[in-house]
Amino acid sequence: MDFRIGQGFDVHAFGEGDHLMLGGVRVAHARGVVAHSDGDVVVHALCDAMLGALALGDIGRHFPPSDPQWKGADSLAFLRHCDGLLRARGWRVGNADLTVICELPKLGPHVEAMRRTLAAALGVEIDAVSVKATTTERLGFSGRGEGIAAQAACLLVRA
Ligand SMILES: Nc1ccn([C@@H]2O[C@H](COP(=O)(O)O)[C@@H](O)[C@H]2O)c(=O)n1
Ligand SMILES: C[C@@]1(CO)OP(=O)(O)OP(=O)(O)OC[C@H]1O
Repeated sequence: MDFRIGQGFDVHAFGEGDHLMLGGVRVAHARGVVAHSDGDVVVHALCDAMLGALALGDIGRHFPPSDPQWKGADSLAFLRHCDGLLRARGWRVGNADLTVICELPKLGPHVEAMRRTLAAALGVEIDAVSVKATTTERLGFSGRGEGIAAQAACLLVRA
């Protein structure tokens, strides 16, 4: 088999703070998120997609929220670890497509930095990483500004 596919989804509630970590990029915002780690929904969704592609469980299995060593952790470290798991099995990310779901902040100005950061962490070309943003037209928890979500799809190819 030459390809594997995975998908991931993550949500964090907004809480105290003045910035969000999204795709490894610090984005100024009137709120932070409630999370055990740095709460980077984009990276968490991508990790789950990568793990899912090889049926390796999910991010919480590899980095349990009950484990104090992950408190405040840089989620890019999770991503590098997941990439290492894939590469140890002979796979790498062929491409990944990410959607961030929030009313605010507006993410257009940050998309290229996220693509660059994620591609560097995965050791792939920037063209292999897509980051998109959408609102939910003010509907639901995201529309009410209660939190932020991200979806990820990724294809693995032979390294
Ligand atoms: N947080 C966001 C949400 C959306 N965008 C950009 O706006 C476009 C329109 O959003 P709709 O939800 O009305 O479809 C979207 O395609 C994004 O380009 C954004 O930058 N940040
Ligand atoms: C990332 C981990 C790390 O403990 O905790 P959180 O930052 O709370 O994020 P979540 O998306 O709930 O994933 C579970 C955990 O693996």
